[in-house]
Amino acid sequence: MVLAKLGGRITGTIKQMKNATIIDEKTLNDCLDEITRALLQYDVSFHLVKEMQTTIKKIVNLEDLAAGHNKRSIIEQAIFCELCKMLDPGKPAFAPNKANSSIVMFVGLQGAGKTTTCTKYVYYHQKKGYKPALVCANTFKAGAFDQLKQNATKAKIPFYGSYTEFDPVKIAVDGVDRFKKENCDLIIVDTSGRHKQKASLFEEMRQVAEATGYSLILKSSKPDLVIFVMDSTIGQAAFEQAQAFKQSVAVGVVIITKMDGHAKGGGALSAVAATKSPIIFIGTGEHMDEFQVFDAKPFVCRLLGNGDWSGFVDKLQEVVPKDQQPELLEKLSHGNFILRIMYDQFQNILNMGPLKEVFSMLPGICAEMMPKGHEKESQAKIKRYMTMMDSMTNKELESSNPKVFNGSRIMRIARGSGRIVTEVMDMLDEYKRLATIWGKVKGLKMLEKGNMSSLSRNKNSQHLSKVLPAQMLKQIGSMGGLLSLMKQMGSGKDLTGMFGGRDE
Ligand SMILES: Nc1nc2c(ncn2[C@@H]2O[C@H](COP(=O)(O)OP(=O)(O)OP(=O)(O)O)[C@@H](O)[C@H]2O)c(=O)[nH]1
Repeated sequence: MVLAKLGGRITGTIKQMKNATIIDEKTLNDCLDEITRALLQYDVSFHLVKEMQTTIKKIVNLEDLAAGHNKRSIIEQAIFCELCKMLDPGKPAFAPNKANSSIVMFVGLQGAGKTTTCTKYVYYHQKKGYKPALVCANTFKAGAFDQLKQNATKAKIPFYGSYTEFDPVKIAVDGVDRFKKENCDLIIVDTSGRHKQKASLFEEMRQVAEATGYSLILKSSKPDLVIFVMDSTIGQAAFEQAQAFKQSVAVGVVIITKMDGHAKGGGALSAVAATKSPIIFIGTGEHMDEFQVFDAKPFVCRLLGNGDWSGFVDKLQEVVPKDQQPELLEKLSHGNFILRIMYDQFQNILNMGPLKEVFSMLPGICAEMMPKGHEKESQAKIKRYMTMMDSMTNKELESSNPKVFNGSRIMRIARGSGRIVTEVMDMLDEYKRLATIWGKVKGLKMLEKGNMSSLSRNKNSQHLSKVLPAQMLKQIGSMGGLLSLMKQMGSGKDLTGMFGGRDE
């Protein structure tokens, strides 16, 4: 994902600031200017970036900070929190309720990915036990109904549409009523793509929104949720476009698509500010399962190279067969990140398609090693690394100390694998990089003893403890481990330990 590069730039800037001998006004300004430049280059809207800079300066008032304060950590936390704030409007997202049939309407620009995303959304909820259905109220695009029909059939989801009726309002009403009678608890209405300039299409969208909710059966005047689908390639125009939608219908949440491509992505983030609505999912490919739950804090953690454990546990449950989950977690939670673990992970990445997504949530893996669009090169690199590791002794593979690899060992490994010495050194550097990041994440477990009073986090962890298989829970470290994991993701304050830093 291109945003990973933005993360890399921000992380690099923070690192530079942390390595500065003194932290003064100039160091802070240099750091913020560089982050501003990076965000603007990645198409985040100008006024958002400016606001972020002003707020950070207000929070980090260097003059008022008494000696002894860890200024580096305070700056780092402020940057983290402001990035989260940019992505999280602080408004809870609507969750469909199985007890009452929920009607969800998808809107967005032409080609943003609405129809594809409708199916992904429905497929996701179907796996969570909902009884969903799809209604195609897109009469503008030729072939729209066929596209939805094809997607729905593939996912075994009931659908409704018409080849002969051209009034989207009528189709929406008929479809909603029909699925309501069939006791579907999540009814999705796909609408025509709008172009901001086309006022007539906006008017039509308003009418569909009113009509879907106004069916005789529902007796309400609007859909339960309007999802605005935004293409991440849209660039700086995102803010204005999103605002135009928000002014026409009550956008409740945002889904960003095509986060797998080469788009800068930052523009789409501006959609959050324009609609004051949270992003709930991101689309990461054309396939049904290339869809990830979005949560601002873990996302920013991941963007800054610190891994997304909560997303990881979720995804692991979804894609790894139950009997393989405990073994995988056992390896991942192993005390030392030995070379053999790196080898096994590389093997998993190469062998098991969906696991790629799981590993992309782990710090350091995939985002840097396997950027989308460069899969072939990345796979070749991983295979090269594995060939070199094949020439290592068991003792070397079990070691977590890179110092054991002196000159003669490196030469032996290079000769044995038919590679050159610098390539072996490259591979060992990669190992050191991953081991350092993993060390940081594991270090978070130390926070377990800290104050952890948030009721909601407790509730969430209790929920997780129920849905996770018992053996897997054991591997995470039972409730304590879970609480710890959730705590790591739960508050900016808790990230102090994660970021470390020296005291002034
Ligand atoms: N790479 C990638 N492609 C996507 C993603 N989501 C959708 N697409 C592709 O984007 C193109 C447009 O998707 P549609 O779902 O037809 O878009 P739409 O918004 O319904 O289009 P209109 O009805 O014309 O407004 C298709 O080729 C999809 O396969 C995604 O997350 N990643």
